[in-house]
Amino acid sequence: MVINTQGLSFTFGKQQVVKSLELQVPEGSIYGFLGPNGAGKTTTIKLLLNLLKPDAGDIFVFGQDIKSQRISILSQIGSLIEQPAIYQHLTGKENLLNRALLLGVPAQRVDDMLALVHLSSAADKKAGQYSLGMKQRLGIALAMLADPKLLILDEPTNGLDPNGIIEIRELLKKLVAEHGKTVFISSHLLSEIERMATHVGIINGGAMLFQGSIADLQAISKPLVRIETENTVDAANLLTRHNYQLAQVTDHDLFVPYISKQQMGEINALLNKNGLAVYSIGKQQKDLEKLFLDITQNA
Ligand SMILES: Nc1ncnc2c1ncn2[C@@H]1O[C@H](COP(=O)(O)OP(=O)(O)OP(=O)(O)O)[C@@H](O)[C@H]1O
Repeated sequence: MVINTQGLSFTFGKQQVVKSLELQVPEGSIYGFLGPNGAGKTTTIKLLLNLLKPDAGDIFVFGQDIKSQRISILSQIGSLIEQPAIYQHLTGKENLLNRALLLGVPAQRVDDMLALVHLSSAADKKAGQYSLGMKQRLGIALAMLADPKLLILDEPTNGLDPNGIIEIRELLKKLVAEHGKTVFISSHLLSEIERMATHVGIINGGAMLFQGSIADLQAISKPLVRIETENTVDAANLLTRHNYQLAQVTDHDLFVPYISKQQMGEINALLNKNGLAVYSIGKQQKDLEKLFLDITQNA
């Protein structure tokens, strides 16, 4: 595990905002750390980066205890929390050169990083004139300068337009696939995370609700059969009489738990035989966004 925490807890005043978290972030993963606003994501990230001290619990990064190996661990982490620390009056390239000098990184790496985040053509433009998406990419380039093994990013797609989100997503996938990095990324948007993450941790009120692979999460989300019919009430009564379980009935659709293709064929035939026109019928994977709400609301 690249990150492993045990019983990690933190309190602001009287409010416990991180509750006995057991994070498990595998090497080479994109770990999506999900939770609604105020769930404790930023606080957890600050604990991982040793910017806050836990009340209780342990943090191991690369198998080393952060209490005793702080410097060695932090030198292998690149991070982006809230707004990237960018000098607006300097160009993108100057921002990187400045940081490279500070870190003792060869200047050549600056051009490599600009190319990596697709900012080569904007290298000599003032960072203050960059779009939000360009600033976030410059922030990632700054975080990548020292070639860290682990990137920790706090809501890097916040406020970006769809194109900006796609660019960040593709960049992070590339960092994992081609550069062997591990990425820990927080977000409140499951729809966004499910498109790139290999693993997911969902927190609410500082406590972990779910942790596992994206496939584990999808397995919890049971598919349904969606039936669009002319009269959902009659159709619902008919299906109930034939021992079908109903998951949901609306004015235009009804939903039953999906079992098999054959079952869908039988439902279609049954409704047609009884004079109820079926406009459409198909398997519907439960939206992960909905699943996320279910998990957080039931916590
Ligand atoms: N400096 C602080 N002092 C007191 N309480 C704080 C402080 N920072 C955060 N909190 C509280 O801790 C809780 C967790 O906040 P945190 O910022 O970690 O959540 P988050 O999941 O990152 O949310 P968001 O997506 O809104 O950033 C919130 O209730 C917040 O009000």
